[in-house]
Amino acid sequence: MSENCSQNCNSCSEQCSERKEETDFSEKLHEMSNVKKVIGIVSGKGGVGKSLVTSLLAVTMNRKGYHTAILDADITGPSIPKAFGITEKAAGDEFGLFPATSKTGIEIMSTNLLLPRESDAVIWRGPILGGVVKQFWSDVIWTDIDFMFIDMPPGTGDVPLTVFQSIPLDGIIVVASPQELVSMIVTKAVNMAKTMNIPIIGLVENLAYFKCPDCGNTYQIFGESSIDRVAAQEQLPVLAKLPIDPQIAGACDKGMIEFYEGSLLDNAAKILERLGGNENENSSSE
Ligand SMILES: Nc1ncnc2c1ncn2[C@@H]1O[C@H](COP(=O)(O)OP(=O)(O)OP(=O)(O)O)[C@@H](O)[C@H]1O
Repeated sequence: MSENCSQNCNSCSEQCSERKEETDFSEKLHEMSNVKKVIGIVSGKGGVGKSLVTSLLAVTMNRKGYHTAILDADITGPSIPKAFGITEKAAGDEFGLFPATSKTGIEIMSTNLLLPRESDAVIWRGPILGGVVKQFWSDVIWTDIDFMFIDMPPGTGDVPLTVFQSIPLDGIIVVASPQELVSMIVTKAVNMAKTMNIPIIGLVENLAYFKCPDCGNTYQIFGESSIDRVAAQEQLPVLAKLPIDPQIAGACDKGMIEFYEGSLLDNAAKILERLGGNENENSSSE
């Protein structure tokens, strides 16, 4: 046994004599659901635009004609329904729960659809939070989804770990601000995915720059970009560098993110289409 043994064989690749049979934490998709590709959107810390990138990816793929869904796994800080202007509550029947459908047809499930009031705080402990995410996978009826995007809770704690172990992710996209990129936070998120053997599709830098509408000059408000260096170091593609754009913030605040005009994530969409490719028939559903 290694002297650094963490007693967790699932996150260790050592073939030592003490190795125990691996536990299968995977959760079964609802039998009436069909989800082809599942992409997790992660960030090292909160507030860097993970929900925004999740929303824009779903919108971009939806515009390209794919049936898309968002599973909002950010249980304690759900911001997806607000960005899409969804105020209705989730409905269900004896078979399961139904996601809400956005104005342009994106299917969404979030704790905000279950709480009596949007402003209610979610005061649940880790295992309950993880349980809710699993139920969003196993108890919700997701009909013919080409791409599901999971807005992960920030960081590398208990709930992201539960998602990594219980939902069959086809890949993750890491979102970071320029400030995070100079710290170890991104590397930690990348390393967590690597440890769990989850493919990393690429990096998105949010809040990368601001283009002044008056003079046209570009300012790197949160510091000089280091995404190219970090991407080279981790051998990952850069999917996008997103500007600070008041129209984005306005669209989120007004629940109109679907109508934000822009093609900021077209490069990411091309990579996702390739990921879908002919493998689309190999559903990740059960
Ligand atoms: N590029 C941007 N330009 C303008 N506003 C932005 C941009 N990115 C994010 N915002 C705004 O910043 C706020 C936080 O973004 P978002 O909710 O996507 O972050 P997050 O990483 O998901 O945070 P948390 O993990 O805490 O939920 C939102 O109000 C969003 O509209």
